[in-house]
This record gives sequence, C-alpha cells and structure tokens, in this order.
Amino acid sequence: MTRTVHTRADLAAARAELPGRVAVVMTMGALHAGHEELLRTARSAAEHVVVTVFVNPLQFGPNEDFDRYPRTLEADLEVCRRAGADLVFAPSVAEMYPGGQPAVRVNPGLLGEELEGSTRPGFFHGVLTVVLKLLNLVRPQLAFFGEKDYQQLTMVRRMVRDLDVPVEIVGVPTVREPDGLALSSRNRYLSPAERKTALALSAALHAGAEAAARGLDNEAVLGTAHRVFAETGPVARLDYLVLTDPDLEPGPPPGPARLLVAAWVGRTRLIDNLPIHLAAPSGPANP
Ligand SMILES: Nc1ncnc2c1ncn2[C@@H]1O[C@H](COP(=O)(O)OP(=O)(O)OP(=O)(O)O)[C@@H](O)[C@H]1O
Ligand SMILES: CC(C)(CO)[C@@H](O)C(=O)[O-]
Ligand code: BAL
Repeated sequence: MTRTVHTRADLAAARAELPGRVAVVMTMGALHAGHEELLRTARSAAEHVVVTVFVNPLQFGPNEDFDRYPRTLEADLEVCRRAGADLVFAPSVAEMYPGGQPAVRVNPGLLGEELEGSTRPGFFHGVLTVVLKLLNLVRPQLAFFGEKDYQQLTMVRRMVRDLDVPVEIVGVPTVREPDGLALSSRNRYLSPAERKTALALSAALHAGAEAAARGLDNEAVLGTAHRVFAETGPVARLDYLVLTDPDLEPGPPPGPARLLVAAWVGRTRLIDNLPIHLAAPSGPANP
C-alpha cells in the first residue's frame, strides 16, 4: 500500500514504521517513465521506497517557470502506487520552509557557478539545500538521482562526500524517447514543431559519441556535435555544449569523458548529456 503524507510530523511517524533499508527518490512531480525507472531501480535495491514530490521555489530564478511548472499530484500518486512505493511525501512550501526562505543554505562551491549554475544563479544552492533537508527528514540509506541532470548528480555526490552525509547516492542512466529525446517534465511545454527542434540536443550528443568512437580527437568530437546541433535544430538557442571529464573537472583526459548540452527551444530550456569514450591521443611512433 502507498501512503501519502503532507507534513513532517506525519512523515516522521510513517518513516518510523519502515524497517530495513529505505531508498528515496526525490522529484518535482509530473512523473514520467524516467522517474518510473528511478522508482524501479530503487525498489530492487531496498526494502522500502519513499518518493518526495515538491516543486522547490529555492531553485527557481525570478524569471523561471516556478509558477507554470506542471503540478499533477493525483496522476503522480497513481504512478507511485503502480511502482510499489511505500510512502509519498508531498509537502507544501510552508511545510518545507516554515520560516520563509532559509538564511542558511548549502554552498555548492565553484562548480555550482558553472554550466547550469552559470545560467541559473543560485540554482545549486537551492537544489542542495532542499536535497539535504529531504535527506534529513527521510533518513534513507540510499538516494537515487537521474543522470539526465548530470551536474546535479555530481553536486549531490560532492555534498554527501564533503559534508559526511550518511547516505549512498546512486545514479540512474537517462531514459529516452525512441527518437533519442531525453524524457523531462518540461517536454510537455513543447509544441509539435518545438518537439522536433528539441531533437537537436540528443542528436548532437550521439553524433559526438560516434565521432569519439571513430577515433576523432576532442576538437573534432565537439565540432561534430556543434554541426549536428545546428543542422537538426536551427531555431534552438544553444546555451552550452561542452566536453568535460566525468567528474566535471576542466579538460577531458583521454578515456572516459562527458558531453553536456543545454539549449532553449522556444521558451523551454532543456538539458542532456552522454558518456563519451575518447581514444587516447596517438603518441610519437616507436623507433
Ligand atoms: N529521462 C530521465 N531519465 C532518468 N532520470 C530522470 C529523467 N528525467 C528526470 N530524471 C530524474 O528524476 C529526478 C527528478 O527530476 P525532476 O522531477 O526534476 O524531473 P525532470 O524531468 O528532470 O524535470 P525537469 O523537466 O523539470 O528538469 C532527478 O533525479 C532527475 O535526474
Ligand atoms: C533533486 C530535486 C528533486 C530537488 O528539488 C530536483 O532538482 C529534481 O527534481 O531534479
Ligand atoms: N530537473 C532538475 C530540476 C530543475 O531543473 O529545476
């Protein structure tokens, strides 16, 4: 049975009745098959699954989509029931932030100012603060996050390591539509024409990954990705398309790397990323 609670007192009481290993899946609702994959993976790894549904105002900028973000709690509860979640915590903003916006927030450090943090100032302060609060309220052994939000997953791992938070973070590969588009709650903002343009993100990433597999160097991999982005989505507006090392440190080494993209399609900002396997640069020939 899936129980739904809205207050921290009811959460504490319901949590106390869950023995064994507890996994949490944190969401902003508007659940889709990507979230369902997180729920399935969590279900197979722990005795109990807790889902949180909360559109966190702290991570939205003043000109972002907090007000129009889809809120579909009844449908979300049905997804949670089907997935066999034990408990859903769906608090109000006042329940999460009873004193108003918190003065004390998690500082994400320098990486928090880059990529997503560069275009969305304060975003990772807001994300890490609510993630830490939810970890403290749910007290899970495991927490599942999607690779679709790769920088978020990386930042959460760093926070847990740097602040000694007693939880294991598990990343789940991105679930895609058959044509490659990464599932995202924001896809429902797209008109049919924008839905086609949105393919520019995944097409660019896949072209970059294929170029790397063919042995092309970093520059050619990025060049290929840029060309395919422009050809597939000429009306999309690129924010960034970068090749980094898998921990988002500057400068990809030979070997594993990550290609990340963010772009606006109309008023909708989408992100995506893929792992890349760069061939080692060929050194001077042996005499
Ligand atoms: N396509 C996907 N595959 C795997 N995990 C996903 C996917 N989309 C979202 N997630 C993960 O689900 C969790 C909750 O994300 P969230 O509720 O913000 O959904 P979202 O689709 O990313 O929404 P948005 O469109 O607002 O970015 C996050 O850990 C996120 O990485
Ligand atoms: C992790 C999260 C639930 C925090 O609000 C959100 O950023 C999301 O849905 O990815
Ligand atoms: N999906 C990550 C949360 C956000 O974009 O606000």
